[in-house]
Amino acid sequence: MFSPRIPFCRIFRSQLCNTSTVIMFRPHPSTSRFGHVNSRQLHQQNYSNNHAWHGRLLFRCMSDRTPGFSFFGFQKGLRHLLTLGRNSNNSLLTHLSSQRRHERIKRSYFHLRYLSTTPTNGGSSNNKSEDTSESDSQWMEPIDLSKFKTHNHEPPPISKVLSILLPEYKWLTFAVGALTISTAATMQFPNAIAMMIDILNGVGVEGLDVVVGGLENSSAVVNIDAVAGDATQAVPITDVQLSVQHQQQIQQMKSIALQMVGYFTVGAVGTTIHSAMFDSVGQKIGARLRKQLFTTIMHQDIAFFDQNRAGELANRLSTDVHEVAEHLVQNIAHFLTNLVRVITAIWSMIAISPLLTFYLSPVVPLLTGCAAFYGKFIKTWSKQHLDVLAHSTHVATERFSGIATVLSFGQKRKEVARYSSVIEAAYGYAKRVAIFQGAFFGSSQMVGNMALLGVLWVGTTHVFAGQMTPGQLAGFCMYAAILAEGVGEISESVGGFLKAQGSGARLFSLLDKDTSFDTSNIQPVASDVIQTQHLKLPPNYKPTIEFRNVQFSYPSHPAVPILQEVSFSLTNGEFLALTGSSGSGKSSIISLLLRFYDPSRGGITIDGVDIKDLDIEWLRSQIGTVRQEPILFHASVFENVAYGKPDATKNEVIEACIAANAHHFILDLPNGYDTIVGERGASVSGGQKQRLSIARALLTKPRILALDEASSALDAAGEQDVLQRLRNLLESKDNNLSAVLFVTHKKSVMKACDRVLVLSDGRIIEKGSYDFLDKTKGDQLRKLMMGESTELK
Ligand SMILES: Nc1ncnc2c1ncn2[C@@H]1O[C@H](COP(=O)(O)OP(=O)(O)OP(=O)(O)O)[C@@H](O)[C@H]1O
Repeated sequence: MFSPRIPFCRIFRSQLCNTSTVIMFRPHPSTSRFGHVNSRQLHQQNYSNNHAWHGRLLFRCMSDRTPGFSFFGFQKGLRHLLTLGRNSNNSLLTHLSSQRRHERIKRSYFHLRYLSTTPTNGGSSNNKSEDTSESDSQWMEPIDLSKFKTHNHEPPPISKVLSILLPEYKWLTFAVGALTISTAATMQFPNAIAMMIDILNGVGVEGLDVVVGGLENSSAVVNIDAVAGDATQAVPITDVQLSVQHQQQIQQMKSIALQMVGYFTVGAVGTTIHSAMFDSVGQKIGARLRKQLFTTIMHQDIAFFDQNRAGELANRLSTDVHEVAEHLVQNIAHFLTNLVRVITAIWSMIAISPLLTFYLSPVVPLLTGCAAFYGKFIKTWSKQHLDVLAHSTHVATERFSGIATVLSFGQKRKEVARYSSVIEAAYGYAKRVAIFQGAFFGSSQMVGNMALLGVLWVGTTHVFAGQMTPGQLAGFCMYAAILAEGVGEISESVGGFLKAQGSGARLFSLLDKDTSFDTSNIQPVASDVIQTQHLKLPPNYKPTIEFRNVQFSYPSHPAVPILQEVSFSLTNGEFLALTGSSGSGKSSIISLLLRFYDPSRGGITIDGVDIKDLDIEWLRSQIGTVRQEPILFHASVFENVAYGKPDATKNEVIEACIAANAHHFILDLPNGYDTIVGERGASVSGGQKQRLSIARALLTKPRILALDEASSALDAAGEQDVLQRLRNLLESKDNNLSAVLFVTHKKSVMKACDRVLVLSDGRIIEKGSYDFLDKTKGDQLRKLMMGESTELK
């Protein structure tokens, strides 16, 4: 059912899981290099919103909302009213009953569709695979809803939720116009039925007021007083009179039928227009919100991604937007349809009998009260439901991407159980919503049914008293049923709207996020011009990097010092190695250089300019990076290498691959540069991934290269080859490259560097050339090397 979202979710998760790669290589922030999101494909669910009448009015008063009528004999009573004069309306009731079945199926479909996002208990046990056998139940952790932390975001104000409709106001206005016309037109149906009943009963037919027992029995014809109980005034009529009256009745029926054809045509055209428009506007709003949200997320600081998990964000983008966009537009359409129906019904009821209308009036506040009570809970639980669903998406995404680890540690069953327990928790919230919803529907149905029964009772006495005709009573009952149903559905729409408001809590909090790193409007500055804001250094700047007394803690753990008083410089033409024990802060230095984070104290400069003053995208474009865990996207080798320079020519890509010692192995791949490397580069080896990542970094022709254990998976010959090529690039006049920063544990790499800095607990404790440190004062380095003797050659 949700299949159209799959490619979109994959793209999004792939981009989010690899945010640092995306940020470093600066493709357009709001789109993926590997495919733009097609709004139509994103959200093609067919949620029909067709509330047109199409002759279902009468059935509605006995339908799923009001099955009690059968119990109370309402259906029988109404049929009796319709057949007071003749038995000709049974086929109408049969038709209406089939409509009712259709509506029930449709309603059940909607409920199922809603609940389909929350698999039931049977979900896991239905899986026939060996790892989901009966014993799985033993693995199921007890479900504790409290252990799922839900976000504490306040639901956005209604005005804010409605503001997402604003850009579509023209289409919406048009759709609302079509909706009003079609609803008002189809609302003429009960009126027509009432008139037809009265015509059949002779009301308004000259010389004949009421025909009892059918036209074939002319001796039984009486006037209206006879119906009221005074049979003594019955006047026999002749066959000729009867024939004339019969003709008159047929004429009147024809004219009503013709009018109704007109109304139905208008109704059908209006329904086609508003239904298509509301649906497509809902889709359009969903697509717009997704693009907006993706753009906002892509503009966040990397610390945001430390705190928000990729799977969860992907879920916000798919499910939350779906809930908000669909519910909002669907409920507004639903609300307006029912509002028009309610107003028309009240108007018609007053026209038929102001007294009966007055008796019915307390029902409206009662139903509204029910709705307010229901809405309060539904808002909270639907938000919690979405939070837990988002968590479940995160669990699934993480486990799928780490499937090798899951399998190698034999944790399949445990993971199934973990996911099941999260899904059970989501189901727990959905169940609460469903139970409450059921209670609301039940109570409002009871109130509506009882009120209608009362109307029928009082109305019948009015008919007997001659204060109204049977047709008028039938019409009144139908309008009353529409009113009761309309009020119930308005409450339901309000409940749905509150649900959308609840679902929007997290979505709007994300949309409201600052996009402080948005540099899309920055114009390149002319060379030699240094601006104070969004600065780009002139092309001939000296790529000397200086860390001055840098102190740093990660925003997620501000009390844990990661770097302390770190000072060093990376000068033009230098190979510099950073080494040290695991966790000493080497990768953090690269993160600071790329401004993924800012130091808490001290500063970092390039050519004497604080990097905080530099245009962040320009800064990153100057530093080619290969991360410790190189990330490749599910795309061809060519596209992966060209990620940071999408307009690169084939020759440029090949040149970069030769420099990274990757060209030969690429040619051996099944489709060479067109080979798809699989999600996260699953179909190439670790060393090949590293070489492709180095090629990707070199292709952008950076001034500075920062390689974080980029050769750890290369063999000795391959590594030497890469080091030599880098040295050649550094010395070449045709290349931009001016300095290389290596984070490494390898002696071979350190030996190839001009200087080595040894880090321990976030401090630089030794510095100098490898030989100098090794032979003289490099105690820490020697200890480190001894501890990692397997890497020594
Ligand atoms: N995003 C993060 N949020 C919070 N703490 C982090 C984050 N990244 C790293 N750390 C912590 O910062 C410290 C330094 O990490 P860093 O990755 O810089 O070490 P490293 O020297 O590169 O280690 P290794 O050689 O194992 O790669 C570690 O204690 C680590 O747990």
